[in-house]
Amino acid sequence: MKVSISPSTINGHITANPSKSAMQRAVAAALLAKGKSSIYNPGLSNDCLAAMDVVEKLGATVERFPDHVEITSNGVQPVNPEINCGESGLGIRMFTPITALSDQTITIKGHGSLTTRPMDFFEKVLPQVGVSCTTNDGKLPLVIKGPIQPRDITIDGSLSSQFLTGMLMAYGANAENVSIKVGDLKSKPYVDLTLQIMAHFGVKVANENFETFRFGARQAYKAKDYTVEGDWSGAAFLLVAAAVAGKAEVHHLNTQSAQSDKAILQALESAGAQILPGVFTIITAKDKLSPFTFDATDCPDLFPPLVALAANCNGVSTFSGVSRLAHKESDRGITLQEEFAKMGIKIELDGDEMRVHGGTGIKAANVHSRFDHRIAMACAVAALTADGPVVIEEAEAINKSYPEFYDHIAKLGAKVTIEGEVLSH
Ligand SMILES: O=C(O)C1=C[C@@H](OP(=O)(O)O)[C@@H](O)[C@H](O)C1
Ligand SMILES: C=C(OP(=O)(O)O)C(=O)O
Repeated sequence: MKVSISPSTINGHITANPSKSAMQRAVAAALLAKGKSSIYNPGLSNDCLAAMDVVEKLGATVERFPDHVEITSNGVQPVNPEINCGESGLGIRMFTPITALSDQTITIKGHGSLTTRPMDFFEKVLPQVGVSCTTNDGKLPLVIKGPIQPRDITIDGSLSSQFLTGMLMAYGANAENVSIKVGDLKSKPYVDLTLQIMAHFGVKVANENFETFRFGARQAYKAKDYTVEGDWSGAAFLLVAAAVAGKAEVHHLNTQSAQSDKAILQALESAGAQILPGVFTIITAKDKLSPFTFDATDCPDLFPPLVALAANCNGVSTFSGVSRLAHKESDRGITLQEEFAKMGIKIELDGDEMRVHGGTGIKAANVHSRFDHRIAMACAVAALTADGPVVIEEAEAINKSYPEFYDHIAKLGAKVTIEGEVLSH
């Protein structure tokens, strides 16, 4: 699908889309609980749909209603020898240890970029807890056979926090007086989100400085109602759009959230954007923007909107944490560099550092999502202040996390055409 975005002024208000990070965790917790859980404001992006499909294959019943999803479960009792996590990195890394709670042999698959993302962690770690695991040379598909026997283990957290999230959630079902130690953990706030949702569903874990996670007496997940928070990761694009091209009010954003990407507010503040935060509404508005520095090691998904922001700041902005980007839906340091170069923006990559040369003018161009939702959204935001239309190829990549994205920016005033048809509001 080709989407064209023309230079536009942003003005309006919008309700943030549901967080896929929170939704997928809640769906997993509902599977682990016995009884019926209702999830309100459910996410329906591809990653969330894949999570609902996985829990059905693992024995739960999922019913969709207009404003909520009901998940009825009796714990992990697979009804299919295969699960498919779609393109979700979190999905596969969370559901693999959870699936291993069963004693059945299960094949775990995915598609698109997920087939090239590293999974060798499981081959190293799962055998230490009684689970046999084979991979395709460190990649998908995985074949596992549990049941997992929670023991004291030490794992590496430097590649991704998602493996720890999966181990914590699976241990929560039956661990007793054991701990998980983790070295060099990155993306720490995502682990806080995991612990917060586990606690909501009745399982408490002691977090000692993001180094040791202790499970005491055996606990059980309890079926609960849960409301999914607005997504700071998707909203970051809208807030940046307003900061470079007008003004917007984004509702349903919790400033007390555990989500990493609420850190976009600090970046916007450093760049000099106007911010008027309420408890659940953030208003940003265009002002004179200055280059800024930002460490995105623990919030790697912010790189794409940060680059769109920096392209509009007069001078060189410097971001650290680039090494976290190599194994996302694309190698995001490089794809940002290549796609923004087409729009006339120079990006230097230097070890763990990225330097964006902003204020040089954004040019009309044909760009490509590289099948990465956040690259498509970053290009769309950059287009708002370009000197002509930016055409994004394979623009449907947004469906992974934020299917409403083009609709939302059009509602905020962006001139969007999809396959030649004007998206009007
Ligand atoms: O747990 C999560 O919901 C996520 C964790 C992060 O991954 P890493 O821990 O690999 O950085 C983030 O990039 C991803 O989009 C979602
Ligand atoms: C990297 C992402 O997600 P995941 O790792 O869950 O596929 C993302 O949403 O940008």
